[in-house]
Amino acid sequence: MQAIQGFSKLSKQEKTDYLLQHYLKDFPQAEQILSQYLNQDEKLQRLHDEFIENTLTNFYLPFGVAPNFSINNKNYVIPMAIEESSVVAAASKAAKFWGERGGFKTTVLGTEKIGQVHFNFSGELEELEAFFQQVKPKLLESVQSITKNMEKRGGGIRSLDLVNKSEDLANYYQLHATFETKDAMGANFINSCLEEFAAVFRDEAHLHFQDDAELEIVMSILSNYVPNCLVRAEVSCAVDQLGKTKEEGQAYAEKFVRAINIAEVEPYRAVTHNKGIMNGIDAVVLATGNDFRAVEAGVHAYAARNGKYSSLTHAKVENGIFTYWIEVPLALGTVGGLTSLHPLVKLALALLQNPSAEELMQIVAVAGLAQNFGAVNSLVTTGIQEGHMKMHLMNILNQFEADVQEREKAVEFFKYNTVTHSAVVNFMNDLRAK
Ligand SMILES: CC(C)(COP(=O)([O-])OP(=O)([O-])OC[C@H]1O[C@@H](n2cnc3c(N)ncnc32)[C@H](O)[C@@H]1OP(=O)([O-])[O-])[C@@H](O)C(=O)NCCC(=O)NCCSC(=O)C[C@@](C)(O)CC(=O)[O-]
Ligand SMILES: NC(=O)C1=CN([C@@H]2O[C@H](COP(=O)(O)OP(=O)(O)OC[C@H]3O[C@@H](n4cnc5c(N)ncnc54)[C@H](O)[C@@H]3O)[C@@H](O)[C@H]2O)C=CC1
Repeated sequence: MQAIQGFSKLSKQEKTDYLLQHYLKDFPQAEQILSQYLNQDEKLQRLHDEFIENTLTNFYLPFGVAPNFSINNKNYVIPMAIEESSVVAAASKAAKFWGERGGFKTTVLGTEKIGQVHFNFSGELEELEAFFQQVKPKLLESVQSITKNMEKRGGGIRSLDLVNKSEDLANYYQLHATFETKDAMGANFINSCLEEFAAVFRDEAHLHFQDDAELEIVMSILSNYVPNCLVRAEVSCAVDQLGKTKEEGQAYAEKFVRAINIAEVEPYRAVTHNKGIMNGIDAVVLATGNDFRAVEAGVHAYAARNGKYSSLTHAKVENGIFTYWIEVPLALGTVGGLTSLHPLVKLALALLQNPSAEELMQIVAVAGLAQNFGAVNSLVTTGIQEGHMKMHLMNILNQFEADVQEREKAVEFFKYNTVTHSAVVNFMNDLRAK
């Protein structure tokens, strides 16, 4: 393959022209689509261009809201950015349902973040341990200019330890640090501290050990696995409140708990179950300008923490009370990253009354629990397709480029008929054949 040199240095128009010429010859609408998605406000477009590299245009996701959330007796309208139909509707329906039954209760169980300097050491462990104890104060002192402001906010470095990993991998050791990063997700703060630790550690080792090759830094990076940056969200009510009669409520609660138990023991189900939870979590994480890849990676690792991938939600019925909860690790920020740059992110945070990172953790966990409730409620009653396809109808009609009258007729028809892809295809074909 002949690589194109200097692509990054071309202007946006030159990049576009190159792609049109080399890759998009058979897609005549390409240029128009790319330019149609550009924002007319030049300043706003430049802001978006500069979020990433080689930007050609913008990629929209719908920005919606789920109202009626009661969290610790405070009302919220939750912003969601997501492409999948029925997610926002399900969250909204679950919010209303639990709002009438005492609302969501949440607790932050921890806010600890983690970072590691990974290094090789070929000498004696005792010697390394003694060296680490000797240089530890110097390491902590070396990052003071970085941590000074964070400490004023009540954050900073919480611990710094030497970890022996040489049983897992020959000569492998770590400096393992824990952090409190307050309202920031903290990736850049943590990475800056770690790189400073690594530089000082390397220099001190150079002076301490005779042989330079004895201690070699491999890399320094935060961990997105944050099992102690954890939040719990819960709902509960008497089983009578789950059905028209006590018996109906009891039967519903038992079936619901059974569905959760299945996700706890069966990884194939747990993955889909957690995907439904992430429908809610990712949508709020994205709308609030947070890093959804970081959240996804950490959440799934947590779901597998006991050696088997399992459900993030749990439920039980005890003494006539149905209790249903989620515990999920969420490293989120309400400052830093995109939060003060993207106008819609600023709006989303304002809609949430400018929460702290801890409050945002609670809101996001609730969105995950509500979403799971919506999905599991459908699964154990009507099945998922009825509600999901009702919401998906517009997407199928859009594939047909249905006009306003056709849409109205379709919506009326499918009020009384089940939406499936083929049913809509037949409906549209019949309508157009008339
Ligand atoms: C889809 C519903 C909500 C319909 O439910 P419904 O009872 O037919 O809705 P409704 O028309 O009677 O309205 C009731 C309430 O639902 C909400 N709602 C209803 N329609 C809208 C709408 N257009 N826009 C906004 N909100 C809507 C809204 O809160 C509304 O109250 P209102 O606003 O009228 O006072 C229900 O069937 C449901 O919750 N289904 C679950 C859908 C779901 O989970 N979707 C996720 C995608 S599937 C998936 O990816 C994950 C999965 C399922 O595999 C995970 C798993 O397996 O666990
Ligand atoms: N593996 C990963 O997850 C990685 C993620 N990233 C990216 O890093 C970004 C997040 O890093 P951050 O360090 O959070 O953002 P950031 O670099 O924008 O820094 C946030 C800064 O805000 C300041 N601040 C002001 N008020 C504060 C308050 N109340 N609490 C805490 N800090 C306050 C602090 O100086 C803090 O360091 C995200 O964009 C993420 O995508 C970067 C590298 C790796």
